[in-house]
Amino acid sequence: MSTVPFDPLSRLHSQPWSSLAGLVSVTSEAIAQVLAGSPAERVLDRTLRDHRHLSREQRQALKEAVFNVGLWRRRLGFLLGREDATPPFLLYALLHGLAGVPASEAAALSGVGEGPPPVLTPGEAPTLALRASLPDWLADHFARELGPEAEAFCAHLNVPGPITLRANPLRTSRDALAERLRSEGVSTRPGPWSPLALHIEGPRPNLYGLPSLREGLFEVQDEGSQLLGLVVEARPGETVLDLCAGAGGKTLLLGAEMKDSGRLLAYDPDPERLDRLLQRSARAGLARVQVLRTRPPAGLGADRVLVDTPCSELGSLRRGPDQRFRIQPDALTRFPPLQRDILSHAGDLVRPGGRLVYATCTVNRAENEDVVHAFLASRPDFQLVRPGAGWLSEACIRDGCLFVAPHRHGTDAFFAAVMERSAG
Ligand SMILES: C[S@@+](CC[C@H](N)C(=O)[O-])C[C@H]1O[C@@H](n2cnc3c(N)ncnc32)[C@H](O)[C@@H]1O
Repeated sequence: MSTVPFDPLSRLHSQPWSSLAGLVSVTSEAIAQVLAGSPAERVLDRTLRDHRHLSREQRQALKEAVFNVGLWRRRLGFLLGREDATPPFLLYALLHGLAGVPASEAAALSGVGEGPPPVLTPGEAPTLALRASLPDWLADHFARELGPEAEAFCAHLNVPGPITLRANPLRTSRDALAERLRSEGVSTRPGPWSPLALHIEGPRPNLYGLPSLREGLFEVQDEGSQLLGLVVEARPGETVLDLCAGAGGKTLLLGAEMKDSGRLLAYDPDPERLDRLLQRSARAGLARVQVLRTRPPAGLGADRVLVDTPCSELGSLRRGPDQRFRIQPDALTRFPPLQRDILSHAGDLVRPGGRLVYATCTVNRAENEDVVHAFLASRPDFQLVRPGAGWLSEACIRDGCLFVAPHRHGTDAFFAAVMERSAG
């Protein structure tokens, strides 16, 4: 990990803020909706649909204003000396206090009115919650979980993650995909952890317009999420169960690893997600995925079972700038009973000698290590094994489990425990 402190504000200095000129009421209205609890992504979509005449720079400036006031609201409240400031004042504090726009220009762009611009509190915010703009309970939680690394972790939650692709090995290789994308005008670089990962360089392209996507050459998938599928180490000809398959992010990877042979079973209680999984499988060239609409019965005897369990999702907070203010503190305690139940059931589905992978996208020992240790205590026939032996970097291992996080690996945060059932 670099010893140079990471500055999540530096990207704010290069945004086209002057393009906010003339957009005071549109911007204030959108920010007000986000502060009232509407997801920023949806507010922005709606606002841009209602104002189709905006230029590219105006759209970009509007997006940055809405996302960043949504994200930095607590730190902006500290700068203004009040938590209940109105959108124009919050935008002023963002532009002048965090993005370095001169006071008079920031005042005009944000619409704080005539007269002397607001005075901002000087100096550094005194708490992690204010510096990183997090609810107090969440900052306290990260401090407990990550100790001296909490500051760096939280700083990395405050910038958008990279756009990462996963090559579909059924259709191409990572190198061939990079070449193909270059011919389509998209520049990429290989990810350091997953052998299938390519990070997009430069501004976000319209991926959905690319023929290579329509041809199923890749999926959009965070590099850490790719690792969760890869540590299952599914092999051709095996019986593999994805027990919390959702719309198939990991199922598609498992199927490609199996070279579309053997039995790949996907269960999820949400039928719409399973429908999406089937559509995505067809595009990816997987003919053999079998969707299960009811919970698989004990005694299935699978070679490998992946449990990508529902969780508090604290590891992917950088994907939604305002998500942190919509999660409730009970997110920390709500999931373990369900997780224990799903993992206990999963243990009955693995054949002797088979492999069980328990995974989350959160940073919460109560949902990660504690669930795994309770399972191992109740099932002495299972043992923890090192994830990705022979191919996964030691830098991705913590206490015998996979743990990756934005400040260390540039990925969203993920946890996985790999367990094997004894053969006898
Ligand atoms: C983290 S998401 C899975 C994401 C998916 N594996 C992917 O890569 O796209 C967790 C999934 O667990 C499902 N789920 C909820 N309760 C469940 C249960 N009791 N048994 C199995 N899956 C469950 C949810 O519907 C959700 O799709």
